[in-house]
Amino acid sequence: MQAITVPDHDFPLHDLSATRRLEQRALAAVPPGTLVARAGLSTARLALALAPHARHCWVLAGPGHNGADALEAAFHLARSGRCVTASVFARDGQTIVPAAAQSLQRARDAGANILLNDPAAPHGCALALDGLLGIGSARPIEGAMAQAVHGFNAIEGTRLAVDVPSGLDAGTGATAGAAVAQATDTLTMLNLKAGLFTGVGRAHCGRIWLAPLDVQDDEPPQAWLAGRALHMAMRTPRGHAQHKGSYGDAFIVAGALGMHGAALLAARAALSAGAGRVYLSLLEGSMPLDPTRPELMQRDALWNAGAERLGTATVLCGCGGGKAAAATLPPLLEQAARLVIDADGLNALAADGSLATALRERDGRGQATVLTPHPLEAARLLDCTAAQVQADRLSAAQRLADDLKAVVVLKGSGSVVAAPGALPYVNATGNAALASPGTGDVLAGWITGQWSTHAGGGTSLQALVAATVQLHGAAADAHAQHGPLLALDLIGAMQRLA
Ligand SMILES: NC(=O)C1=CN([C@@H]2O[C@H](COP(=O)(O)OP(=O)(O)OC[C@H]3O[C@@H](n4cnc5c(N)ncnc54)[C@H](OP(=O)(O)O)[C@@H]3O)[C@@H](O)[C@H]2O)[C@@H](O)CC1
Ligand SMILES: Nc1ncnc2c1ncn2[C@@H]1O[C@H](COP(=O)(O)OP(=O)(O)O)[C@@H](O)[C@H]1O
Repeated sequence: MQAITVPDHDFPLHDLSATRRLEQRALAAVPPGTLVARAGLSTARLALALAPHARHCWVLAGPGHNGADALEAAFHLARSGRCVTASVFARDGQTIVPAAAQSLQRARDAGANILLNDPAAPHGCALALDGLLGIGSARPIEGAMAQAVHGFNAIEGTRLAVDVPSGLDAGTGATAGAAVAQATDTLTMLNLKAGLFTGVGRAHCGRIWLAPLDVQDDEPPQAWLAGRALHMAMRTPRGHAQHKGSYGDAFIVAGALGMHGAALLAARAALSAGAGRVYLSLLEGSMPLDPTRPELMQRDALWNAGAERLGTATVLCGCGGGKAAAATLPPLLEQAARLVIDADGLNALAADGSLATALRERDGRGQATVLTPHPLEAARLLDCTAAQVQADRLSAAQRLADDLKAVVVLKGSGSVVAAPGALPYVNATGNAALASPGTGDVLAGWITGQWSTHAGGGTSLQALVAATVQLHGAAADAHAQHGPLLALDLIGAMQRLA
Protein backbone atom coordinates (compact mmCIF):
# COMPACT_ATOMS: atom_id res chain seq x y z
CA MET A 1 0.00 0.00 0.00
CA GLN A 2 1.39 3.42 -0.86
CA ALA A 3 0.28 7.03 -0.49
CA ILE A 4 0.03 8.73 -3.87
CA THR A 5 1.08 12.35 -3.72
CA VAL A 6 3.41 13.44 -6.48
CA PRO A 7 5.11 10.29 -7.76
CA ASP A 8 8.83 10.35 -8.45
CA HIS A 9 8.26 9.15 -12.00
CA ASP A 10 5.23 9.34 -14.27
CA PHE A 11 2.63 6.88 -13.02
CA PRO A 12 0.14 5.13 -15.32
CA LEU A 13 -3.50 6.20 -15.12
CA HIS A 14 -6.37 4.13 -16.48
CA ASP A 15 -9.89 4.68 -17.64
CA LEU A 16 -12.67 2.35 -16.50
CA SER A 17 -12.49 -0.01 -19.50
CA ALA A 18 -8.82 -0.69 -18.82
CA THR A 19 -9.58 -1.07 -15.12
CA ARG A 20 -12.23 -3.66 -15.89
CA ARG A 21 -9.84 -5.59 -18.16
CA LEU A 22 -7.21 -5.57 -15.43
CA GLU A 23 -9.76 -6.70 -12.86
CA GLN A 24 -10.99 -9.54 -15.08
CA ARG A 25 -7.47 -10.83 -15.73
CA ALA A 26 -6.65 -10.59 -12.04
CA LEU A 27 -9.82 -12.45 -11.06
CA ALA A 28 -9.06 -15.24 -13.51
CA ALA A 29 -5.56 -15.68 -12.12
CA VAL A 30 -6.42 -16.38 -8.48
CA PRO A 31 -8.92 -18.57 -6.57
CA PRO A 32 -12.44 -17.06 -6.09
CA GLY A 33 -12.65 -14.59 -3.23
CA THR A 34 -8.92 -13.85 -3.18
CA LEU A 35 -9.12 -10.27 -4.43
CA VAL A 36 -12.00 -9.30 -2.16
CA ALA A 37 -10.08 -10.82 0.76
CA ARG A 38 -6.98 -8.79 -0.12
CA ALA A 39 -8.97 -5.60 -0.72
CA GLY A 40 -10.84 -5.97 2.59
CA LEU A 41 -7.68 -6.65 4.57
CA SER A 42 -5.85 -3.70 2.98
CA THR A 43 -8.81 -1.44 3.73
CA ALA A 44 -9.00 -2.52 7.37
CA ARG A 45 -5.25 -2.07 7.81
CA LEU A 46 -5.30 1.44 6.40
CA ALA A 47 -8.42 2.31 8.44
CA LEU A 48 -6.72 1.20 11.64
CA ALA A 49 -3.56 3.08 10.79
CA LEU A 50 -5.50 6.26 10.06
CA ALA A 51 -7.83 6.01 13.04
CA PRO A 52 -6.09 3.81 15.63
CA HIS A 53 -8.23 5.07 18.50
CA ALA A 54 -11.61 4.80 16.80
CA ARG A 55 -13.82 2.47 18.89
CA HIS A 56 -16.99 2.78 16.82
CA CYS A 57 -16.84 2.20 13.08
CA TRP A 58 -19.56 2.61 10.46
CA VAL A 59 -19.26 0.56 7.29
CA LEU A 60 -21.50 1.46 4.36
CA ALA A 61 -21.80 -1.33 1.83
CA GLY A 62 -23.56 -1.42 -1.54
CA PRO A 63 -24.86 -4.48 -3.39
CA GLY A 64 -21.78 -5.09 -5.57
CA HIS A 65 -18.13 -5.97 -5.11
CA ASN A 66 -17.36 -2.54 -3.69
CA GLY A 67 -19.72 -3.53 -0.88
CA ALA A 68 -17.98 -6.89 -0.63
CA ASP A 69 -14.61 -5.16 -0.07
CA ALA A 70 -16.14 -2.96 2.62
CA LEU A 71 -17.87 -5.87 4.39
CA GLU A 72 -14.64 -7.84 4.36
CA ALA A 73 -12.99 -4.83 6.04
CA ALA A 74 -15.89 -4.78 8.53
CA PHE A 75 -15.07 -8.38 9.40
CA HIS A 76 -11.42 -7.48 10.16
CA LEU A 77 -12.40 -4.39 12.15
CA ALA A 78 -14.91 -6.37 14.23
CA ARG A 79 -12.38 -9.13 14.77
CA SER A 80 -9.87 -6.56 16.01
CA GLY A 81 -12.29 -5.55 18.75
CA ARG A 82 -13.91 -2.47 17.16
CA CYS A 83 -17.61 -1.90 17.58
CA VAL A 84 -18.79 -2.14 13.96
CA THR A 85 -22.12 -1.18 12.44
CA ALA A 86 -22.41 -2.26 8.81
CA SER A 87 -25.27 -0.70 6.83
CA VAL A 88 -25.98 -2.65 3.66
CA PHE A 89 -27.96 -1.09 0.82
CA ALA A 90 -29.82 -2.92 -1.93
CA ARG A 91 -32.95 -2.21 -3.94
CA ASP A 92 -36.13 -4.12 -3.10
CA GLY A 93 -35.70 -7.66 -4.36
CA GLN A 94 -32.07 -7.10 -5.33
CA THR A 95 -29.64 -9.72 -4.09
CA ILE A 96 -26.18 -8.64 -3.13
CA VAL A 97 -23.31 -10.33 -5.00
CA PRO A 98 -22.20 -13.68 -3.49
CA ALA A 99 -18.83 -12.25 -2.40
CA ALA A 100 -20.63 -9.55 -0.43
CA ALA A 101 -22.98 -12.10 1.14
CA GLN A 102 -20.02 -14.20 2.29
CA SER A 103 -18.18 -11.25 3.80
CA LEU A 104 -21.39 -10.04 5.42
CA GLN A 105 -21.75 -13.39 7.16
CA ARG A 106 -18.14 -13.29 8.31
CA ALA A 107 -18.60 -9.74 9.65
CA ARG A 108 -21.79 -10.76 11.46
CA ASP A 109 -20.04 -13.80 12.97
CA ALA A 110 -17.22 -11.53 14.18
CA GLY A 111 -19.77 -9.39 16.05
CA ALA A 112 -20.66 -6.62 13.59
CA ASN A 113 -24.15 -5.20 13.82
CA ILE A 114 -25.73 -5.54 10.33
CA LEU A 115 -28.50 -3.17 9.19
CA LEU A 116 -30.38 -3.14 5.87
CA ASN A 117 -31.17 0.09 4.02
CA ASP A 118 -30.79 2.11 7.21
CA PRO A 119 -28.98 5.40 6.51
CA ALA A 120 -28.68 6.54 10.13
CA ALA A 121 -25.10 6.96 11.31
CA PRO A 122 -24.33 5.20 14.60
CA HIS A 123 -23.52 7.51 17.50
CA GLY A 124 -19.95 8.36 18.33
CA CYS A 125 -18.30 6.84 15.31
CA ALA A 126 -14.90 8.29 14.42
CA LEU A 127 -14.23 6.03 11.45
CA ALA A 128 -16.50 5.44 8.46
CA LEU A 129 -15.90 3.32 5.37
CA ASP A 130 -17.67 4.11 2.11
CA GLY A 131 -18.15 0.90 0.16
CA LEU A 132 -21.48 1.85 -1.44
CA LEU A 133 -20.38 2.10 -5.06
CA GLY A 134 -17.07 1.77 -6.81
CA ILE A 135 -16.40 1.56 -10.51
CA GLY A 136 -19.85 0.00 -11.06
CA SER A 137 -21.61 3.26 -10.21
CA ALA A 138 -24.19 3.57 -12.95
CA ARG A 139 -26.46 6.55 -12.20
CA PRO A 140 -27.10 9.30 -9.61
CA ILE A 141 -27.43 7.98 -6.06
CA GLU A 142 -30.91 8.40 -4.60
CA GLY A 143 -33.13 7.43 -1.68
CA ALA A 144 -31.73 5.76 1.41
CA MET A 145 -28.31 5.34 -0.19
CA ALA A 146 -28.15 9.10 -0.84
CA GLN A 147 -29.05 9.76 2.79
CA ALA A 148 -26.28 7.41 3.83
CA VAL A 149 -23.81 9.36 1.67
CA HIS A 150 -24.85 12.60 3.38
CA GLY A 151 -24.50 10.87 6.76
CA PHE A 152 -21.04 9.64 5.79
CA ASN A 153 -20.01 13.16 4.78
CA ALA A 154 -21.11 14.47 8.17
CA ILE A 155 -18.87 12.10 10.14
CA GLU A 156 -16.17 14.03 11.95
CA GLY A 157 -13.19 11.76 11.82
CA THR A 158 -11.69 9.47 9.23
CA ARG A 159 -13.89 8.90 6.18
CA LEU A 160 -12.23 6.25 4.07
CA ALA A 161 -13.59 5.53 0.59
CA VAL A 162 -13.05 2.00 -0.67
CA ASP A 163 -11.64 2.13 -4.21
CA VAL A 164 -13.66 5.20 -5.27
CA PRO A 165 -15.79 7.76 -3.39
CA SER A 166 -19.39 6.72 -4.11
CA GLY A 167 -20.99 8.88 -6.77
CA LEU A 168 -17.69 9.89 -8.38
CA ASP A 169 -17.00 8.71 -11.92
CA ALA A 170 -13.50 7.35 -11.44
CA GLY A 171 -12.83 7.41 -15.17
CA THR A 172 -13.48 11.11 -15.70
CA GLY A 173 -13.49 12.88 -12.33
CA ALA A 174 -17.07 14.05 -12.84
CA THR A 175 -20.11 13.37 -10.66
CA ALA A 176 -23.69 12.50 -11.40
CA GLY A 177 -26.21 13.81 -8.90
CA ALA A 178 -25.86 15.58 -5.58
CA ALA A 179 -25.01 12.63 -3.35
CA VAL A 180 -21.27 12.09 -3.64
CA ALA A 181 -19.04 10.82 -0.87
CA GLN A 182 -16.56 13.30 0.50
CA ALA A 183 -13.70 11.21 1.85
CA THR A 184 -10.69 12.21 3.90
CA ASP A 185 -8.85 9.24 2.34
CA THR A 186 -9.43 6.92 -0.59
CA LEU A 187 -7.82 3.51 -0.89
CA THR A 188 -8.02 2.58 -4.54
CA MET A 189 -7.49 -1.05 -5.62
CA LEU A 190 -5.30 -2.54 -8.36
CA ASN A 191 -4.51 0.65 -10.35
CA LEU A 192 -4.88 4.41 -10.42
CA LYS A 193 -8.02 5.62 -12.14
CA ALA A 194 -7.60 8.95 -13.96
CA GLY A 195 -10.78 10.48 -12.56
CA LEU A 196 -9.45 10.36 -9.02
CA PHE A 197 -6.93 13.07 -9.97
CA THR A 198 -8.83 15.59 -12.07
CA GLY A 199 -12.14 17.47 -12.11
CA VAL A 200 -13.70 17.05 -8.67
CA GLY A 201 -11.84 13.78 -8.14
CA ARG A 202 -9.21 15.10 -5.82
CA ALA A 203 -11.76 17.16 -3.92
CA HIS A 204 -13.79 14.02 -3.16
CA CYS A 205 -10.93 11.58 -2.59
CA GLY A 206 -8.89 13.41 0.02
CA ARG A 207 -5.55 11.65 0.29
CA ILE A 208 -5.18 8.86 -2.24
CA TRP A 209 -3.66 5.47 -1.42
CA LEU A 210 -3.04 2.55 -3.76
CA ALA A 211 -3.40 -1.13 -2.88
CA PRO A 212 -2.16 -3.16 -5.88
CA LEU A 213 -3.48 -6.40 -4.27
CA ASP A 214 -0.37 -8.26 -5.49
CA VAL A 215 -1.58 -7.83 -9.06
CA GLN A 216 0.80 -6.66 -11.78
CA ASP A 217 -0.68 -3.64 -13.55
CA ASP A 218 0.09 -4.55 -17.17
CA GLU A 219 -2.64 -2.51 -18.87
CA PRO A 220 -1.36 0.18 -21.23
CA PRO A 221 -2.14 3.57 -19.66
CA GLN A 222 -4.58 6.13 -21.03
CA ALA A 223 -2.76 9.02 -19.28
CA TRP A 224 0.15 9.71 -16.95
CA LEU A 225 0.12 11.15 -13.47
CA ALA A 226 3.00 13.59 -13.91
CA GLY A 227 6.06 12.58 -11.90
CA ARG A 228 8.55 14.81 -10.11
CA ALA A 229 11.24 13.75 -12.58
CA LEU A 230 9.62 16.03 -15.18
CA HIS A 231 10.39 19.13 -13.20
CA MET A 232 13.85 17.84 -12.25
CA ALA A 233 14.66 17.42 -15.96
CA MET A 234 14.05 21.16 -16.46
CA ARG A 235 16.67 22.06 -13.87
CA THR A 236 19.54 22.23 -16.30
CA PRO A 237 22.58 24.03 -14.87
CA ARG A 238 23.64 27.21 -16.62
CA GLY A 239 26.84 26.73 -18.59
CA HIS A 240 29.76 28.83 -17.43
CA ALA A 241 30.21 30.68 -20.69
CA GLN A 242 26.54 31.20 -21.49
CA HIS A 243 25.15 34.71 -21.83
CA LYS A 244 21.67 36.17 -21.77
CA GLY A 245 21.26 35.53 -25.46
CA SER A 246 21.55 31.82 -24.68
CA TYR A 247 18.20 32.01 -22.90
CA GLY A 248 16.24 33.68 -25.64
CA ASP A 249 13.90 36.62 -25.96
CA ALA A 250 10.38 36.43 -24.56
CA PHE A 251 7.76 38.82 -25.94
CA ILE A 252 4.68 39.39 -23.80
CA VAL A 253 1.80 40.77 -25.85
CA ALA A 254 -0.89 41.49 -23.30
CA GLY A 255 -2.73 44.01 -21.14
CA ALA A 256 -5.69 46.00 -22.38
CA LEU A 257 -6.76 49.12 -20.45
CA GLY A 258 -7.48 48.19 -16.84
CA MET A 259 -5.64 44.88 -17.23
CA HIS A 260 -2.01 45.95 -17.23
CA GLY A 261 -1.49 43.96 -14.03
CA ALA A 262 -2.08 40.71 -15.93
CA ALA A 263 0.58 41.69 -18.47
CA LEU A 264 3.01 42.60 -15.73
CA LEU A 265 2.47 39.32 -13.89
CA ALA A 266 3.11 37.34 -17.05
CA ALA A 267 6.22 39.36 -17.89
CA ARG A 268 7.64 39.06 -14.39
CA ALA A 269 6.98 35.30 -14.44
CA ALA A 270 8.78 34.95 -17.79
CA LEU A 271 11.74 36.80 -16.33
CA SER A 272 11.80 34.66 -13.18
CA ALA A 273 11.59 31.49 -15.29
CA GLY A 274 14.91 32.46 -16.81
CA ALA A 275 14.26 34.06 -20.20
CA GLY A 276 17.30 36.01 -21.37
CA ARG A 277 15.40 39.23 -22.17
CA VAL A 278 11.74 39.94 -21.59
CA TYR A 279 9.96 42.59 -23.64
CA LEU A 280 6.45 43.69 -22.75
CA SER A 281 4.15 45.10 -25.38
CA LEU A 282 0.92 46.49 -24.00
CA LEU A 283 -2.17 46.14 -26.14
CA GLU A 284 -3.69 49.41 -24.97
CA GLY A 285 -2.43 52.45 -23.07
CA SER A 286 0.93 52.81 -21.45
CA MET A 287 2.54 52.05 -18.14
CA PRO A 288 5.54 53.55 -16.36
CA LEU A 289 8.65 51.48 -15.82
CA ASP A 290 8.11 48.81 -13.16
CA PRO A 291 10.49 50.21 -10.50
CA THR A 292 10.66 46.90 -8.63
CA ARG A 293 11.49 44.99 -11.83
CA PRO A 294 13.60 47.36 -13.90
CA GLU A 295 14.87 44.38 -15.89
CA LEU A 296 11.61 44.40 -17.89
CA MET A 297 11.68 46.28 -21.17
CA GLN A 298 8.68 47.77 -22.92
CA ARG A 299 8.30 47.99 -26.70
CA ASP A 300 5.43 49.11 -28.91
CA ALA A 301 3.49 46.67 -31.09
CA LEU A 302 5.86 43.71 -30.92
CA TRP A 303 3.36 41.67 -32.91
CA ASN A 304 4.50 43.75 -35.87
CA ALA A 305 8.19 43.11 -35.18
CA GLY A 306 8.51 41.11 -38.40
CA ALA A 307 9.33 37.55 -39.33
CA GLU A 308 12.99 37.73 -38.36
CA ARG A 309 12.45 38.80 -34.72
CA LEU A 310 9.24 36.83 -34.18
CA GLY A 311 10.89 33.83 -35.74
CA THR A 312 13.48 33.65 -32.97
CA ALA A 313 11.42 34.82 -29.97
CA THR A 314 9.04 32.97 -27.66
CA VAL A 315 5.81 34.95 -27.67
CA LEU A 316 2.90 35.03 -25.24
CA CYS A 317 -0.40 36.53 -26.41
CA GLY A 318 -3.40 37.06 -24.14
CA CYS A 319 -3.33 37.77 -20.40
CA GLY A 320 -5.83 40.57 -19.93
CA GLY A 321 -5.64 41.43 -23.60
CA GLY A 322 -9.35 42.08 -24.09
CA LYS A 323 -10.70 42.49 -27.59
CA ALA A 324 -7.41 44.04 -28.73
CA ALA A 325 -5.72 40.63 -28.62
CA ALA A 326 -7.54 39.48 -31.78
CA ALA A 327 -5.75 41.94 -34.10
CA THR A 328 -2.33 40.75 -32.95
CA LEU A 329 -2.96 37.12 -33.73
CA PRO A 330 -2.67 37.05 -37.56
CA PRO A 331 1.01 38.14 -37.60
CA LEU A 332 1.85 36.14 -34.49
CA LEU A 333 0.25 32.95 -35.82
CA GLU A 334 2.08 33.37 -39.09
CA GLN A 335 5.51 34.37 -37.84
CA ALA A 336 6.14 33.47 -34.18
CA ALA A 337 8.36 30.41 -33.89
CA ARG A 338 7.06 29.58 -30.44
CA LEU A 339 3.67 30.93 -29.38
CA VAL A 340 1.75 30.65 -26.10
CA ILE A 341 -1.88 31.75 -26.28
CA ASP A 342 -3.82 32.46 -23.10
CA ALA A 343 -7.11 34.05 -22.01
CA ASP A 344 -8.35 36.67 -24.51
CA GLY A 345 -6.06 35.26 -27.18
CA LEU A 346 -8.01 32.01 -26.80
CA ASN A 347 -11.33 33.82 -26.89
CA ALA A 348 -10.29 35.48 -30.14
CA LEU A 349 -9.42 32.07 -31.59
CA ALA A 350 -12.81 30.71 -30.58
CA ALA A 351 -14.64 33.65 -32.15
CA ASP A 352 -12.86 33.62 -35.51
CA GLY A 353 -12.58 30.41 -37.51
CA SER A 354 -9.89 31.89 -39.77
CA LEU A 355 -7.60 32.34 -36.74
CA ALA A 356 -8.17 28.72 -35.73
CA THR A 357 -7.28 27.67 -39.29
CA ALA A 358 -4.11 29.77 -39.13
CA LEU A 359 -3.25 28.07 -35.85
CA ARG A 360 -3.63 24.60 -37.37
CA GLU A 361 -1.31 25.57 -40.22
CA ARG A 362 1.56 26.44 -37.87
CA ASP A 363 2.39 22.81 -37.19
CA GLY A 364 3.13 22.18 -40.88
CA ARG A 365 5.70 24.98 -40.80
CA GLY A 366 7.42 23.60 -37.72
CA GLN A 367 6.04 26.37 -35.47
CA ALA A 368 4.89 25.13 -32.08
CA THR A 369 1.99 26.45 -30.00
CA VAL A 370 0.83 26.12 -26.40
CA LEU A 371 -2.76 26.93 -25.39
CA THR A 372 -3.67 27.44 -21.73
CA PRO A 373 -7.48 27.48 -21.41
CA HIS A 374 -9.48 27.26 -18.23
CA PRO A 375 -12.66 25.17 -18.66
CA LEU A 376 -14.81 28.03 -19.96
CA GLU A 377 -12.19 29.07 -22.51
CA ALA A 378 -11.87 25.43 -23.55
CA ALA A 379 -15.65 25.23 -23.91
CA ARG A 380 -15.65 28.24 -26.23
CA LEU A 381 -12.96 26.61 -28.36
CA LEU A 382 -14.89 23.33 -28.46
CA ASP A 383 -18.25 25.04 -28.94
CA CYS A 384 -19.79 23.37 -25.93
CA THR A 385 -20.44 24.24 -22.28
CA ALA A 386 -17.95 24.36 -19.44
CA ALA A 387 -19.99 21.61 -17.76
CA GLN A 388 -19.44 19.40 -20.82
CA VAL A 389 -15.71 20.06 -20.65
CA GLN A 390 -15.64 19.21 -16.96
CA ALA A 391 -17.65 16.03 -17.58
CA ASP A 392 -14.58 14.54 -19.28
CA ARG A 393 -11.55 16.79 -18.96
CA LEU A 394 -9.08 14.32 -20.42
CA SER A 395 -10.93 13.87 -23.67
CA ALA A 396 -11.78 17.58 -23.93
CA ALA A 397 -8.08 18.49 -23.65
CA GLN A 398 -7.09 15.78 -26.10
CA ARG A 399 -9.70 16.83 -28.65
CA LEU A 400 -8.42 20.40 -28.50
CA ALA A 401 -4.79 19.33 -28.85
CA ASP A 402 -5.51 17.02 -31.79
CA ASP A 403 -7.77 19.51 -33.56
CA LEU A 404 -5.66 22.63 -33.07
CA LYS A 405 -2.29 20.84 -33.30
CA ALA A 406 -1.03 22.42 -30.11
CA VAL A 407 -0.01 21.48 -26.60
CA VAL A 408 -3.03 22.24 -24.42
CA VAL A 409 -3.15 22.88 -20.68
CA LEU A 410 -6.71 22.45 -19.47
CA LYS A 411 -6.45 24.26 -16.15
CA GLY A 412 -8.22 23.62 -12.86
CA SER A 413 -7.89 20.96 -10.17
CA GLY A 414 -5.81 18.22 -11.79
CA SER A 415 -4.71 20.25 -14.83
CA VAL A 416 -4.45 18.14 -17.98
CA VAL A 417 -1.54 18.69 -20.39
CA ALA A 418 -2.36 17.15 -23.77
CA ALA A 419 -0.40 17.06 -27.02
CA PRO A 420 -1.37 15.76 -30.46
CA GLY A 421 -1.01 12.01 -30.70
CA ALA A 422 0.47 11.61 -27.20
CA LEU A 423 -0.92 10.44 -23.87
CA PRO A 424 -2.00 13.34 -21.68
CA TYR A 425 -0.41 14.19 -18.36
CA VAL A 426 -2.54 14.85 -15.30
CA ASN A 427 -0.88 17.20 -12.85
CA ALA A 428 -0.69 16.00 -9.25
CA THR A 429 0.24 19.28 -7.58
CA GLY A 430 -1.78 22.39 -6.75
CA ASN A 431 -4.73 23.30 -4.61
CA ALA A 432 -7.38 25.98 -4.22
CA ALA A 433 -4.79 28.48 -2.97
CA LEU A 434 -4.30 29.00 -6.72
CA ALA A 435 -7.92 30.07 -7.12
CA SER A 436 -6.87 33.70 -6.96
CA PRO A 437 -6.73 36.30 -9.74
CA GLY A 438 -3.71 36.33 -11.97
CA THR A 439 -2.31 32.90 -11.19
CA GLY A 440 -3.13 31.84 -14.75
CA ASP A 441 -1.16 34.83 -16.08
CA VAL A 442 1.78 33.68 -13.99
CA LEU A 443 1.50 30.18 -15.42
CA ALA A 444 1.38 31.43 -19.02
CA GLY A 445 4.30 33.78 -18.40
CA TRP A 446 6.39 31.09 -16.74
CA ILE A 447 5.73 28.63 -19.58
CA THR A 448 6.89 31.33 -22.01
CA GLY A 449 10.06 32.05 -20.04
CA GLN A 450 10.84 28.38 -19.48
CA TRP A 451 10.29 27.57 -23.15
CA SER A 452 12.56 30.46 -24.12
CA THR A 453 15.39 28.99 -22.07
CA HIS A 454 14.88 25.53 -23.62
CA ALA A 455 14.15 26.73 -27.15
CA GLY A 456 16.96 24.76 -28.73
CA GLY A 457 16.85 21.80 -26.33
CA GLY A 458 15.64 18.31 -26.94
CA THR A 459 12.96 18.31 -24.22
CA SER A 460 9.49 17.55 -25.53
CA LEU A 461 7.27 20.62 -25.40
CA GLN A 462 4.52 18.67 -23.66
CA ALA A 463 6.96 17.60 -20.92
CA LEU A 464 8.28 21.13 -20.54
CA VAL A 465 4.76 22.50 -20.14
CA ALA A 466 3.76 19.72 -17.74
CA ALA A 467 6.87 20.44 -15.68
CA THR A 468 5.90 24.10 -15.40
CA VAL A 469 2.33 23.22 -14.43
CA GLN A 470 3.78 20.93 -11.77
CA LEU A 471 6.07 23.65 -10.41
CA HIS A 472 3.17 26.15 -10.34
CA GLY A 473 1.08 23.72 -8.27
CA ALA A 474 3.98 22.70 -6.05
CA ALA A 475 4.50 26.34 -5.09
CA ALA A 476 0.86 26.45 -4.03
CA ASP A 477 1.23 23.20 -2.09
CA ALA A 478 4.11 24.68 -0.14
CA HIS A 479 1.75 27.53 0.76
CA ALA A 480 -1.39 25.43 1.37
CA GLN A 481 -1.93 26.28 5.02
CA HIS A 482 -1.84 30.03 4.47
CA GLY A 483 -5.01 30.82 2.48
CA PRO A 484 -5.07 32.20 -1.05
CA LEU A 485 -1.75 32.66 -2.76
CA LEU A 486 -1.54 36.06 -4.42
CA ALA A 487 -0.25 35.87 -7.95
CA LEU A 488 2.77 38.07 -7.36
CA ASP A 489 3.77 35.99 -4.34
CA LEU A 490 3.30 32.86 -6.46
CA ILE A 491 6.14 33.99 -8.72
CA GLY A 492 8.49 34.18 -5.73
CA ALA A 493 7.27 30.83 -4.45
CA MET A 494 7.94 29.21 -7.84
CA GLN A 495 11.38 30.76 -7.98
CA ARG A 496 12.26 29.24 -4.61
CA LEU A 497 11.32 25.76 -5.86
CA ALA A 498 12.61 26.00 -9.43
N1 LIG B 1 -14.46 -8.23 -8.58
C1 LIG B 1 -13.49 -8.27 -7.63
O1 LIG B 1 -13.11 -9.30 -7.14
C2 LIG B 1 -12.87 -7.04 -7.23
C3 LIG B 1 -13.63 -5.88 -7.21
N2 LIG B 1 -13.15 -4.78 -6.67
C4 LIG B 1 -14.12 -3.88 -6.13
O2 LIG B 1 -15.34 -4.04 -6.81
C5 LIG B 1 -15.81 -2.79 -7.29
C6 LIG B 1 -16.56 -3.01 -8.53
O3 LIG B 1 -17.57 -3.92 -8.22
P1 LIG B 1 -18.87 -4.03 -9.08
O4 LIG B 1 -18.52 -4.21 -10.49
O5 LIG B 1 -19.69 -5.09 -8.46
O6 LIG B 1 -19.54 -2.60 -8.97
P2 LIG B 1 -19.95 -1.73 -7.69
O7 LIG B 1 -19.15 -0.48 -7.73
O8 LIG B 1 -19.96 -2.49 -6.45
O9 LIG B 1 -21.45 -1.25 -8.05
C7 LIG B 1 -22.32 -2.08 -8.77
C8 LIG B 1 -23.56 -2.38 -7.96
O10 LIG B 1 -24.18 -1.15 -7.57
C9 LIG B 1 -25.49 -1.05 -8.16
N3 LIG B 1 -25.60 0.35 -8.52
C10 LIG B 1 -24.93 1.03 -9.49
N4 LIG B 1 -25.24 2.33 -9.44
C11 LIG B 1 -26.08 2.49 -8.41
C12 LIG B 1 -26.74 3.61 -7.86
N5 LIG B 1 -26.54 4.85 -8.34
N6 LIG B 1 -27.57 3.44 -6.80
C13 LIG B 1 -27.75 2.20 -6.29
N7 LIG B 1 -27.14 1.09 -6.77
C14 LIG B 1 -26.33 1.24 -7.83
C15 LIG B 1 -25.51 -2.04 -9.27
O11 LIG B 1 -26.76 -2.67 -9.43
P3 LIG B 1 -27.97 -2.09 -10.26
O12 LIG B 1 -28.82 -1.39 -9.25
O13 LIG B 1 -27.41 -1.14 -11.28
O14 LIG B 1 -28.63 -3.25 -10.86
C16 LIG B 1 -24.57 -3.12 -8.74
O15 LIG B 1 -25.22 -3.97 -7.86
C17 LIG B 1 -14.57 -1.97 -7.41
O16 LIG B 1 -14.86 -0.59 -7.37
C18 LIG B 1 -13.77 -2.44 -6.22
O17 LIG B 1 -14.22 -1.83 -5.02
C19 LIG B 1 -11.72 -4.58 -6.43
O18 LIG B 1 -11.52 -4.54 -5.07
C20 LIG B 1 -10.88 -5.68 -7.04
C21 LIG B 1 -11.46 -7.01 -6.80
N1 LIG C 1 -8.56 24.21 -6.94
C1 LIG C 1 -7.47 24.28 -7.72
N2 LIG C 1 -6.56 23.28 -7.72
C2 LIG C 1 -5.46 23.35 -8.51
N3 LIG C 1 -5.20 24.39 -9.34
C3 LIG C 1 -6.07 25.41 -9.38
C4 LIG C 1 -7.25 25.41 -8.58
N4 LIG C 1 -7.91 26.56 -8.84
C5 LIG C 1 -7.19 27.24 -9.75
N5 LIG C 1 -6.08 26.55 -10.07
C6 LIG C 1 -5.03 26.97 -11.03
O1 LIG C 1 -4.89 28.39 -10.96
C7 LIG C 1 -4.74 28.95 -12.27
C8 LIG C 1 -5.89 29.91 -12.53
O2 LIG C 1 -5.84 30.35 -13.84
P1 LIG C 1 -6.99 31.26 -14.49
O3 LIG C 1 -8.32 30.66 -14.23
O4 LIG C 1 -6.61 31.52 -15.90
O5 LIG C 1 -6.89 32.59 -13.62
P2 LIG C 1 -6.51 34.09 -14.00
O6 LIG C 1 -7.18 34.39 -15.32
O7 LIG C 1 -7.08 34.92 -12.88
O8 LIG C 1 -5.04 34.19 -14.06
C9 LIG C 1 -4.69 27.77 -13.21
O9 LIG C 1 -3.36 27.36 -13.42
C10 LIG C 1 -5.46 26.68 -12.47
O10 LIG C 1 -5.09 25.37 -12.86
